[in-house]
This record gives sequence, C-alpha cells and structure tokens, in this order.
Amino acid sequence: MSEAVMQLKNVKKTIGKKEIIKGLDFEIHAGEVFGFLGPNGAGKTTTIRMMVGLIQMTEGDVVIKGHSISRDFKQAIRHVGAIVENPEMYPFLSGWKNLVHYARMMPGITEERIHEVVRLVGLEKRIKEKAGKYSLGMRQRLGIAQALLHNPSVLILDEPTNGLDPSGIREIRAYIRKLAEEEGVAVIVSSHILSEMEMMCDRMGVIKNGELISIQMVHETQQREDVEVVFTASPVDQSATVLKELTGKDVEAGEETLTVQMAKEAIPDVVSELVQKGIRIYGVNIHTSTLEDKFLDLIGEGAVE
Ligand SMILES: Nc1ncnc2c1ncn2[C@@H]1O[C@H](COP(=O)(O)OP(=O)(O)OP(=O)(O)O)[C@@H](O)[C@H]1O
Repeated sequence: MSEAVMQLKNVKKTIGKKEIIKGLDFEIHAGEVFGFLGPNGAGKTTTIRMMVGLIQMTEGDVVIKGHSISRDFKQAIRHVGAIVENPEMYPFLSGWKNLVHYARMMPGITEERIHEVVRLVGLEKRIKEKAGKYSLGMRQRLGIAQALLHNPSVLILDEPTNGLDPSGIREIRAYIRKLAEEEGVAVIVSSHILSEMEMMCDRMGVIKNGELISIQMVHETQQREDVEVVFTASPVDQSATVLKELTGKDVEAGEETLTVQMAKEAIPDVVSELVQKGIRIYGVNIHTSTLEDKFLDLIGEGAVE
C-alpha cells in the first residue's frame, strides 16, 4: 500500500461534558480518495476541523507526513489543502486574479504553478472571467485550485458537492479522481450522500456518534459479495431444483419467480444450463446490495443519539 500521508491516532474531542469524538484511529494514503461518511451530527466536521488545526484535540494526535499537528503545526499544515467552509473569493476579481491574490500570501508559488492548478481543475477557458459570474460548480473548482496552490499532499473537502446540480457533481467527481490518480494527492471528502461516496471514493470510513464503525474498500466489497438474482422462469418447481443444484444455495420460490443469492459472474452459465434443461426464462433481475443498504445496516435507524 502507498505511503500514509495522514494518520489519526486516538483522536478525541470533548466539548463541555460531552465527548463528541471518541477516539478515532485511521490512516489516509497517497493517491486515494477517502470518503468520510456519516449522518448529520455524527462528527465529520468536528474531525475535519481537528485535522486542519482549526480546533484543538482533547486527546490524541493527527500526524501529517510525519509531523504532529499539535506539536509541529507549521510543518504539518504545509502539506494540507482544505475547503472547510465555502471557498472564499472576491467576486469582482477574475478567477486568475483571485488565485494570484492567494498565491502572494504563500511563499514560493510561481506563475507556472497557478497555470498548473487551473489546468488541474479544468478552468483554463474561463479563468479570465470574474469569479462572481461563475456557476457554483466553477466556484467550487476555483476553491479547489486555490487549496492546491502550495502543492499539498492531502486535500480535505467538507461536503464538496453540497448544493451542486448533477452536472456540477459529475465534474467535481472527475477532478477529484484525477487529482488522486494523476497527482497522487490523498483526498478526503466528507458527505452524507451515499451514492456520491460510492462513485467517488476508493475507501470509506463510516462515523456514527463520534466513533468510526467501519472502514471498507468501496469497489472491492461491491464486487466480492453475492448479488440477489430474481429469475422469472417456468416451470417454477423444476427451475428451483436445478438452480439449487447449480448454485449450491438456498432458492426462494414464488409463484413465477425464484430468488437466489449468488455470484454475478455465474449468471450466464446458470442461464445456459437452465435453458438446456428445457426451462423457459422470462426474466433475470439483479439486486446488488447498495452502499446505502450497507450504510443503513451499519448505522441503523435513528442513527444519532
Ligand atoms: N461547539 C460545539 N459545542 C457543542 N456541541 C458541538 C459543538 N460543535 C459540534 N457539536 C456537536 O457535536 C456533534 C458532531 O457535530 P459535527 O458538526 O461534527 O457533525 P457532522 O457529522 O459534521 O454533521 P453535519 O453533517 O450535520 O455537519 C453534534 O452533536 C454537534 O451538536
């Protein structure tokens, strides 16, 4: 596995008497998009604010490229780019001038680097226009460009697709993936939108009531698990017997349908066998357990105490 660029070590936050974050331990690696998923009030924003040093931890540490954010803040934060609230920008300045303005506040940012971040977020053609004329998606991309100016190893985006229309969401998703894949940036995105996480992330951590209750690879889990397949076939009795033989799994027979949990890859062979045995097939429907099902399984109903 690639280098761990950010490590959370037993991170806790207590406000008043309430323990809001209860000891988070996980790592984020170079080149991955890590989704931080949880229902409202689970503790995502509080955790992100600790990751970027906006608020102090009560206990534990965040280590970025080997530097502790509590003991070595300057060195640690050098490697982080973030949009925690809405990206700040001057509407009366062009996108380019906004970036030049921010570049001046940081040492060693060349004009070439500004061109590079503009290209990374695909704003080349519109960068000379006033930021006030940008769509929300373009403003978000300009915000990402700004956060990337100092070439951070970790990019943290709190709810980056909030308020965007479907095409804006698709664009942001594409640029986030590109940053991870082509630039090797570790990207952390928080969201409570499950389908978003499924399409955007390599790995996902689920947080509930300030605790991490699961970390999983998004696509591996999708591929490895059996899917629910519903065959509409006749005659049903004979189909049930054959399906059971072929898959070795329990088959639930209805009036016209047969439901079985099986590997998706095995479907063509099973269909071919059924046909050879004289069974007539009217339909094959697959129900993949979505991330949403898994998420709801994990957090349960009434997720927030
Ligand atoms: N300054 C504070 N004082 C008291 N409680 C707080 C404070 N900040 C956060 N909390 C509480 O901590 C919990 C976690 O809040 P947080 O904003 O981190 O959740 P979240 O997962 O980001 O949710 P959302 O998606 O709604 O932003 C909530 O119960 C919230 O009420």
